[in-house]
Amino acid sequence: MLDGVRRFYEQDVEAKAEWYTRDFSRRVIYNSNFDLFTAPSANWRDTVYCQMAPNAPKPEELPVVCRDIMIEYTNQVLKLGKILFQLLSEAIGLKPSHLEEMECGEGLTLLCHYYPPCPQPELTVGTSQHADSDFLTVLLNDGVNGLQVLYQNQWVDVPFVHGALVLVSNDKFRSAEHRVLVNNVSPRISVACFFRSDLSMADTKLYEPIKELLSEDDPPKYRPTTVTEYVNYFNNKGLDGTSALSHFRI
Ligand SMILES: O=C(O)CCC(=O)C(=O)O
Ligand SMILES: [Fe+2]
Repeated sequence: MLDGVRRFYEQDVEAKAEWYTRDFSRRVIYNSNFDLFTAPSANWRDTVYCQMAPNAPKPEELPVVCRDIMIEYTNQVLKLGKILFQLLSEAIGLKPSHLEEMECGEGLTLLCHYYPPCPQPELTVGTSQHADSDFLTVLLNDGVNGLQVLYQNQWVDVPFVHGALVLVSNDKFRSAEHRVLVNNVSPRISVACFFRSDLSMADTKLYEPIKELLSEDDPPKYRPTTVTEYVNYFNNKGLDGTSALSHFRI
C-alpha cells in the first residue's frame, strides 16, 4: 500500500493535476491542507482522500498506479476492523457485535499522506495537533519518524496510533491527541484508514452515548449527533489545536 501511495506522489505533476481538487464531493480528492482557509497555519503535507466503503468506487475512478492495492488494502482493513470493533465492544462490557450493529465499521475513508522533506522543519509541522474525526483509525506508516501523541501534557514519539470511539463510549475510550513533525532528510508516507460513514450519503443516523454504558452515576456526557454533523464541524474548524468533541459535550 505504501508503495502504491509512493507511486502516486512520484508521478509527474501533470498526471497528479488530474486528481487535484477542493471539491469535497469528488470520489478521489488530492490536495494540500483540507483546512487551508480556516486553520491558523498551513501544514507541510499533501493528501489523497478516497471513500472506499460502504459504496466501493469503480476501479476506473481510482488512480491507475494504486488502484488494485487500494481495493485490496480496503478489503483487508475492513476485515481487521470487524475484529477490532468486536474486541472494543467486549472491552467496555458490551456484547461483541454491539459497535458493528451501530454501523461503526461500515464506512471507510483512506487518507494517503505524503510529507515532503522540509528545509526548515522547526518552522512548521506535517499535521497539527488533533484527535481524529472518526470512530477508529487504523494507521500505516513507512517507518519515518514524526508521529507524536500527547501523553500527560508531553509530546511522545510513536511509530503508530489508533483512533477514537469517545462519544459513543461516553469517555470510556479516549482518543489520542496527536500531530506529525517533518524532517529535512526524507519524505514520509502514511495511510490513515478512517472508519466512518460515507458523508455523501444521506446521513441521519444519530450517534450518542450507548445506553447500556449509562447509569445515574454516569449520565451521558455528549448530545446526539450524526457523523456528517460531527465531521462538518471538525472540517470547518480545521486543525486549530482545539477539541471538536467538546462542542458536543452536554
Ligand atoms: O501521518 C500520520 O502518521 C498521521 C496522520 C493523521 O493523524 C491523520 O490522518 O489523522
Ligand atoms: Fe490523525
